[in-house]
Amino acid sequence: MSPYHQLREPKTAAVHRRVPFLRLKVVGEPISGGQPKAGVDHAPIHLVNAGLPQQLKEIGWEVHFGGHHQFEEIETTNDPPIGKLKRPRLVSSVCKAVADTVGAHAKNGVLPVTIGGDHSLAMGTISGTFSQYPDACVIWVDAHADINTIETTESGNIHGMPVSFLLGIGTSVPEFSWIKPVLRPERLVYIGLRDLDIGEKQLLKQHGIKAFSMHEVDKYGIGQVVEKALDHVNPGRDRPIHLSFDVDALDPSVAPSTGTPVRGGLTFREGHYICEAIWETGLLIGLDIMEVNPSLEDQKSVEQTVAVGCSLIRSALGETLL
Ligand SMILES: NC(=[NH2+])NCCC[C@H](N)C(=O)O
Ligand SMILES: [Mn+2]
Ligand SMILES: [Mn+2]
Repeated sequence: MSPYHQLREPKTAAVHRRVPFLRLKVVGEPISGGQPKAGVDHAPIHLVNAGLPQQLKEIGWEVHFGGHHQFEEIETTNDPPIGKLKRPRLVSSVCKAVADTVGAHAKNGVLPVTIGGDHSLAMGTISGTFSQYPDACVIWVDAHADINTIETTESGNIHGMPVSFLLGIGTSVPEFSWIKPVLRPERLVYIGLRDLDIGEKQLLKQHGIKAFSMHEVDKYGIGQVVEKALDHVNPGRDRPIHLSFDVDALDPSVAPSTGTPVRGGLTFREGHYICEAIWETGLLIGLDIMEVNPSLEDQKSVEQTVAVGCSLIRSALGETLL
């Protein structure tokens, strides 16, 4: 029995059963480096202060809170752009550290939950989980495809690029050469897309990457979309699943405090349904909740977005409605 099959089992607190470990990895300061707006690095502490560890204990998880990761040793003053890429050395070294930590957790049978921070972090989290589960697939829930290459990026913000690094497409950047192309195009599926750059649309076509945009969510309903998405990346329902969830997939009325909001997004229930359905597969081996930015919008919006971040995590980790 592989570790992820053990992980799915007990969510009751029964002492005699093997209680799965949950390592909440809280990342620190420089993790806003993949995008321009300050504050996204403070999301983890907000979710923790909102009671996330206790909430997860209540649904049967043993929670290890990794603490705020410190990256002071990373030189941030001398980090000129590479091509258009902004803060490349900083983002690369943070992601490398995250990859090592997440990889070690995966190896120890711990389910790594990473709270971002900006979505460039997924280069680290997915590199980490795939080091232990090379046959895994990725479900990427987002308004954006985050697949820009050094050639296609218009903004130069690396949070719009992690998928291209994981697929190994575009001209390689030596500073990111530690990232192995662990992800195959057919093992990736998107849900929630609605704001792609022209170059990104071409890349999706060129590499035959499956995507369910908001158009398909409207057309088929979220239940069918998740089923079809799983049929594509996981037809035998036997591959480990890494879920990378950008809160901007949700409609801005549901998750307002995020750096790149796009109207016309997932409802509260649609977002939670995705998490619940993936939990039900019993195959979840890695979870990212990214792009909560507690410095954006008013206090009510921040509290709402932080609360949604917590409840998405609970849904992905087995909380049921009944
Ligand atoms: N993780 C995100 N919120 N990404 C937004 C990316 C937006 C745009 N496509 C860019 O490359 O800059
Ligand atoms: Mn996004
Ligand atoms: Mn994203």
